[in-house]
Amino acid sequence: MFVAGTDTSITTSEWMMAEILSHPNEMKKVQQEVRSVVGNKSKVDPEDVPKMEYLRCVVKETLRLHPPAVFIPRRTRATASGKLGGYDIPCNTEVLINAGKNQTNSSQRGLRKTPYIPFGMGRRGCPGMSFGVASVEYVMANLLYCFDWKLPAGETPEKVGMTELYGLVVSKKTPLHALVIPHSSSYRNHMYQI
Ligand code: HEM
Repeated sequence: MFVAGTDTSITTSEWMMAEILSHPNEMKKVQQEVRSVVGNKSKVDPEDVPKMEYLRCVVKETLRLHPPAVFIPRRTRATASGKLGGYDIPCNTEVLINAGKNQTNSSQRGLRKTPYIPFGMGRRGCPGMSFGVASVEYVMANLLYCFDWKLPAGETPEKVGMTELYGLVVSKKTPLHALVIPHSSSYRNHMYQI
């Protein structure tokens, strides 16, 4: 439960930051939205987040490209066997559905057939979906509101490492390095008060 609820959201936040650091235009667009919604407050309030539509799209796209729980386990029916993609699937067998491969299969994209299953599906689908999405959106909105993010000297957007490391969740193989610059004057005032 702890892994299901924490590692998934944290990993998604890290992938999202890696993606927007490697796509500076997207960083600008999503940050502008966050800052225009929040205005001059010292931090993002939870009720600001539903107004951030572009942020939601970026979170969704991150989950499409980098679903943290990539293998979805299912047991086939006790009595019915079948064929799938040329393979014989016996009855009463544990199979793993590769959510990541299905979501990014370019031969299916454009035909509107690509499944989107970062939270699994059906009765066994993730019960923490709404909470997971809300947590990532809230954390990312605050990080984008309070700070400007830059790559360290010598690193370029094209070179941000996107190699995956398979474990309980699929995380970034190389840690993300970024320079953090406090943004708003209201934020600085807030920090000095602590
Ligand atoms: C970005 C965040 C999250 C992602 C991508 C995610 C993804 C998933 C996936 C793919 C499954 C397997 C679903 C299936 O078999 O069809 C799952 C199961 C589960 N998740 Fe999440 N999850 C997230 C956040 C959370 C949170 C915040 C909680 C709880 C607070 C949570 C609790 C669970 C539990 C208990 C299961 C097992 C359900 C079962 O086996 O019946 N998840 N999650």
